[in-house]
Amino acid sequence: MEPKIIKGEGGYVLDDVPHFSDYLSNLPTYPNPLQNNPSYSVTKQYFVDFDDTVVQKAVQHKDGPRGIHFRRQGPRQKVYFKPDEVTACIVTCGGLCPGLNTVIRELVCGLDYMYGVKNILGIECGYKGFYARNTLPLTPKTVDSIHKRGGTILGTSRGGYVTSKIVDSIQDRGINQVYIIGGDGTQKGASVIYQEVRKRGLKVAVVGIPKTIDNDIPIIDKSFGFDTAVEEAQRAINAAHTEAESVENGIGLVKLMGRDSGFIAMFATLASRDVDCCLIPESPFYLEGQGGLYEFIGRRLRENGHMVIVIAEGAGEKVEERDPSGNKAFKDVGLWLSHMIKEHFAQTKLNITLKYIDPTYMIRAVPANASDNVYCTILAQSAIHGAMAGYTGCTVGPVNGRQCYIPFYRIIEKPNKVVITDRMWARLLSSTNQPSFMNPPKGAVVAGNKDEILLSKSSAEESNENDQKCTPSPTSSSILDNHVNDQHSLNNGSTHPMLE
Ligand SMILES: Nc1ncnc2c1ncn2[C@@H]1O[C@H](COP(=O)(O)OP(=O)(O)OP(=O)(O)O)[C@@H](O)[C@H]1O
Ligand SMILES: O=P(O)(O)OC[C@H]1O[C@](O)(CO)[C@@H](O)[C@@H]1O
Ligand SMILES: [Mg+2]
Repeated sequence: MEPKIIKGEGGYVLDDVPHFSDYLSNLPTYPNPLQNNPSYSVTKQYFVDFDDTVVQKAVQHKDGPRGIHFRRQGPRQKVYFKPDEVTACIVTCGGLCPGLNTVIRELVCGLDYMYGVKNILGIECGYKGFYARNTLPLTPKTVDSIHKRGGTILGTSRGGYVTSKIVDSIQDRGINQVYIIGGDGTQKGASVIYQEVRKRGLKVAVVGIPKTIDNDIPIIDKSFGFDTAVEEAQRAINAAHTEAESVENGIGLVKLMGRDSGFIAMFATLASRDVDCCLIPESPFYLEGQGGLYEFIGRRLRENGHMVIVIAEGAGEKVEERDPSGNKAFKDVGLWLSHMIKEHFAQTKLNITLKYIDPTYMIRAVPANASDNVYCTILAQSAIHGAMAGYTGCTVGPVNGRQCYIPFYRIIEKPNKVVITDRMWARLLSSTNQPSFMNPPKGAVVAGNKDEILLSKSSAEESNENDQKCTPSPTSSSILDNHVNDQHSLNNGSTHPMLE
């Protein structure tokens, strides 16, 4: 689908989202029922002006162009559905994330309480549920307390995506609003569903709600569940710290989620202050020699008598296999690192005790915290307002603290990653005072550098073998080149998504 770009004065660009009127003519419209709702009718500003948009980059130069904008979310005066005409469905896909049940709850309650929509179906077990399962009727009563539980009451899955079968099912069931909650893979699937719906000329709104505990979805400030995950990670870090400081030369090692993006590890480290070293996929690291991890561990133990290391699952990446959606599945980098550290210090006079904690699934399975619950409510209501107003082919999410409708293609074009040349990573390095690993000595094996394989096998013998395979040392700039990205969101000090 062609991007819908609208240009204005002073270098203003609106990266707009599709609307029914782009491909269906003469559709009837109706006054928004919220106009008669006592909660809303008193607040005239509650309705969003058609021309309201939100700038992507909050920091602007005096003479620079106004830049890219996204359409602001919110209720419109006109809607494209009568309440009793709507059959909405909700599906959750990909991995678990705190807040999934809250989004489901708020979609159901929002559709019913704001727009009088009663016909709402839950699709069970992700995309394949469209064609392989029955649907679950959802009402405000049945979802009333689900936000207090982790997981998703609908179930989820990876793989099983077949566009034609999914859209056939949408058509057969008379569904005309599809709310799709999931990560980057899910949003790619949603984009294809939207295209197929449009090709078939259906009046069906397809709206995505971005879910990713890893915070790897671009454009939006941050994803729901992320704050909860960072908070929950503190419990594991605290335990690692307690274990480490209770023994002589204690090391606590904690593995956190983050396949390609180290946001959870970075923010959990910054939040904790007990972490001495944070290792993320975006920042290759090395063990041996000057400026390496072993040297740093030795120094910290001599200075403090204990230390805590946080490592993201994708740090030092070595793909073991693929999951049913085609995502990378890693060997356990935490186990590998524990093993390497123990082996190394066994050959020195420093007698260490290392405790390894892997809390990953415990973190993912908890219910959302208070702030994420509020965020989930805003996302769900934004999605509903958009679909009712005839917008489609888009994801909702906060940009510079304001909720927007963002076209699918912008959400799926590339993942959000920590930029190690950006301020936030510098802040972390200043907070932990850990090595930057930017200047590996000649011959050092750099974990996470795509050209080298460090984590190929799990046994010490095999790892040693790899250590000896010394390839030319990458320069610090080549490490950087691999990882410089268009950073935004949590790294640019953007405002909080709650602002809306
Ligand atoms: N390129 C794609 N086109 C169509 N469907 C896709 C695509 N990538 C993934 N999907 C489907 O989207 C669903 C979820 O994808 P995936 O398992 O990658 O999780 P995700 O949404 O990225 O969430 P997570 O953050 O947990 O990884 C799966 O059913 C998968 O088959
Ligand atoms: O075991 P699963 O369900 O594939 O999930 C693991 C993956 O899910 C994520 O949490 C993303 O949802 C990644 O960090 C992790 O690699
Ligand atoms: Mg994903």
